[in-house]
Amino acid sequence: MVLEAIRYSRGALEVLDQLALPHATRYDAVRSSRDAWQAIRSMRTRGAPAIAIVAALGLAVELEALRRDAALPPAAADVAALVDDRLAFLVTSRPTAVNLADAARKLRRVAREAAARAGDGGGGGGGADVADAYVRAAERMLADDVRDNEAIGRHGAEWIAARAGGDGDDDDDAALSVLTHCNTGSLATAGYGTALGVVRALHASSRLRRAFCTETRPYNQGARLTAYELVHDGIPGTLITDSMAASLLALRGRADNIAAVVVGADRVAANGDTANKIGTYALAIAARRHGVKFVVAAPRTTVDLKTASGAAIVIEERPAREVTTITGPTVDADPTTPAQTIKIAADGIAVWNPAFDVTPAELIDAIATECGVVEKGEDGEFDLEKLFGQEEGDMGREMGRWGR
Ligand SMILES: CSC[C@@H](O)[C@H](O)C(=O)COP(=O)(O)O
Repeated sequence: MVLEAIRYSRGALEVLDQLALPHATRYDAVRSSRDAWQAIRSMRTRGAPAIAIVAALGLAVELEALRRDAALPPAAADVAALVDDRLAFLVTSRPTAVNLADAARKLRRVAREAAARAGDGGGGGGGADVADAYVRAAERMLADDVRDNEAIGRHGAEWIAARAGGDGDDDDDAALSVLTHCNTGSLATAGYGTALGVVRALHASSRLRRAFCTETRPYNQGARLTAYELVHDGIPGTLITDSMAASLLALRGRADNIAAVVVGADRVAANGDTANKIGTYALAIAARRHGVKFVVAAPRTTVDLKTASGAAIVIEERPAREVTTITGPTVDADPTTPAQTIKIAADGIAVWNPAFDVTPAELIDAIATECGVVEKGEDGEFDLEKLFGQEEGDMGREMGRWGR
């Protein structure tokens, strides 16, 4: 069975409820941009690329429903205005991941250009054309994401094998262990994953000895979701608590040592500073201390050249209950027993719950994208502009399609 966080066919969208995983598998219907907003805000859908795609498709099914109910505004300009309005709302669901804002910008442009082409002068008839253009563009985002993730996985795996592997003197050098954080897999994307895509690619090419995953407190996306994906795919995996990571990295040079830490990203600033799930920064510090390569794996839609550095990235703060409680079935419960939420903190304690942190570019060795891996130049800086300037392969395709 393929892991699918997003099930879509034209006019129908369902998302896997990731708060119920791994204990229960249930899909929620998303019928409108409001439903999509709620799924994202509540984190039933999460992960930077998945958030953008669910938002885009939530509005696509809303437009299809309006069309089906003969309620789609006839005028092209009115449909473009409706698209603008709904996208502006969707962007308010979660602030840190840039993929959603990037998707909204591209889709807004698609709708506006379709309205200009329809040229009905506001008199009607072109609304359906604008809706068509929007729906096709949103569907393309879904299809593109899986292909881009597979490319990220390939590039990242090659880089780790070449730069972080052993010296090739013995057979065991071929097998690498990596540490990853949070969930960046099929559940966080349209499929395959970003950092977990790198893990999948290493495993597929028989170069992975073991993937270690942090539980990723406070919301446990590592223990609930990454562990679930590793088990699902039969990838050798070991779960650790976040506080064990530095000790694991200190084992470098001994059996099962970690060749690289590979993480995803919610926003990569122009200078390479990277916002990712809280705890990433601590992993990067520990990796540098122990000479372990630190790799960020993300699509170009996560690279935000308009944000100069990590200092300008807005970090989402989440509710206290994500820290003070934990949810799951009780240990000996019948598998059909509903999950319970229990308190794990003293009543009355104040809580700080930032969902993300920023890892300075200085601590990052490489950024793996669908177009290849970016390393620092001789000046010690990442040149991320070049990801958008090349004309070959996927880059030319994307440039032609969306512009910048
Ligand atoms: C591929 S998504 C980017 C991740 O690395 C990221 O930290 C993540 O999982 C998203 O966080 P979340 O808060 O679960 O939506």
